[in-house]
Amino acid sequence: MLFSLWTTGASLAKYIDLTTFLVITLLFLIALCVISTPRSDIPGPLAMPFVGNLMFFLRVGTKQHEEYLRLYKTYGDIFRLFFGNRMLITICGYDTICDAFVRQGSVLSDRPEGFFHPGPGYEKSAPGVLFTSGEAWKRNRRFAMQTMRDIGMGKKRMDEVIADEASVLCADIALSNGKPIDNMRDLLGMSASNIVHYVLFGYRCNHDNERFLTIIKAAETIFKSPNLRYRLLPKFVQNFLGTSPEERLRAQGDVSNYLKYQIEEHEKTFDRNNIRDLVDRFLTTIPPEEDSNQKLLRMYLMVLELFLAGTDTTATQLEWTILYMMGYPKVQERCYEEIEKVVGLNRSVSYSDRNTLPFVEAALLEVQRLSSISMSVPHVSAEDISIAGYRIPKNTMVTAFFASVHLDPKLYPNPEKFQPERFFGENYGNVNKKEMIIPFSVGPRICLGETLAKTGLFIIFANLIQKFKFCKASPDEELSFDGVTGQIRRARPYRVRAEPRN
Ligand code: HEM
Repeated sequence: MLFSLWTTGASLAKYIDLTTFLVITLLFLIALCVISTPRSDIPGPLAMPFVGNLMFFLRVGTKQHEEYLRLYKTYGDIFRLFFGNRMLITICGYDTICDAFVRQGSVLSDRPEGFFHPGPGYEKSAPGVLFTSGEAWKRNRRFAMQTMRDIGMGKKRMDEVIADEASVLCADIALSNGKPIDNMRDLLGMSASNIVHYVLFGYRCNHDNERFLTIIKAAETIFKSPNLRYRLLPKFVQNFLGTSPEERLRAQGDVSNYLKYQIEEHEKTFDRNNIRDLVDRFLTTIPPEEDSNQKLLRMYLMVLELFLAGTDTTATQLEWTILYMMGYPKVQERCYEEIEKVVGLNRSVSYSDRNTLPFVEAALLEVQRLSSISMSVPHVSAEDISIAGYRIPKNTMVTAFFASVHLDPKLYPNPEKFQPERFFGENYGNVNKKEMIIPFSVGPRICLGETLAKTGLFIIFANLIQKFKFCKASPDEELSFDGVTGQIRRARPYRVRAEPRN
């Protein structure tokens, strides 16, 4: 193309003088830039020809949360960014997000295509939930939800499984003997992963199980990679912003090897009348004569997605929770006193205690509000729709920025302050406005693991607080509440001391 422009230009130059040629070339280039500058009525930062808001993404790096807050303050409830000439709309504010994802949820619940690459060799795998659209998404979502519900009511209730996991975690933490713990993140990660592991594979793993540690690391690698929407950027930019695509694919390979191992193990003991977990449930739907590679392809995406979506998220939320407890010792003390008074110290805290522990619930909500670990995964409009007074053409990507709700001063006065009391009105005991804390999103695409995650957060947090006082590793250590945003917003690594309460 450039060559033919050049040769055309060269032959033109025979007939016109150099100045005229340069002026025509310049005008041509200007016209090209004007034509290829993406534009829209929807406000947003200046987009450049061809590359859109590439400079914005290069500049933002892992400070995405802070930059989105700035864009929200500048443009209000709706703004757009361009990946090349592809537009991504971000919506903010409780009413606008509910209008788009709930009221118009039936036409705004598809996912953009080509967002997630399942890895070489897996192109033909059956669809999953997280990145799937249409009927396949509805069917798979129902299948996963039903399975989770059945397993949660099986021989051992899910809250009991989580309570067991919490006691293993407490035992691990106790081994530190009140000395600084460097790997709190890993400890929390293993517990969060074990909860999902139980749903998928029917049992928990010991924390020193090599295979288990490999898939936890793999999930972490995938989650540390640049936010999925960056997949729309050129490869070299993705490399610059976080984990390289090669690393991510290697990690996905580790998860798929593990799944293959699980399928083989499950087949040895499979009993149609005793469905233990999601893999068993899958096996009931697959002809037994299929070989294990075909079976793997049928389950691969759904299992991978559930594992990815369910582990690092919960671990990250717990990590923020411990950080805030260290930073706000009075809040931690009040949680402890409430647990001591209501539950006592002779038995563990169970999920059925939650209605009698309003301050613990409020403290957890306040951490979720301030940490705002997630944005929605992008949705795509199946028809032309209207959001915040703007026409959104069919096939446009729309994502929701939940921190805009959580930090809205109209909903939460002095939003940057950590004050669990803000959830109580006149009557202490009633936790108000909790429906406006929406880290799990809203509408038909709401997090499929919301109940599991909330149960896990409550049981693990309450039991940790009952058994330990979390303090800074040393009194002069500075705590940072700035996050690092990849797929989700993680806390900066920290050290902590866990002093046993008795
Ligand atoms: C603190 C923990 C968690 C948070 C903050 C969280 C948050 C989210 C968010 C924001 C979405 C995207 C919603 C949207 O696009 O509008 C999502 C989707 C999803 N989450 Fe979670 N999640 C958590 C834990 C879990 C757990 C434990 C599981 C399952 C085992 C899980 C499974 C999923 C799945 C499968 C989806 C895709 C749903 C769909 O596309 O229909 N999540 N989650």
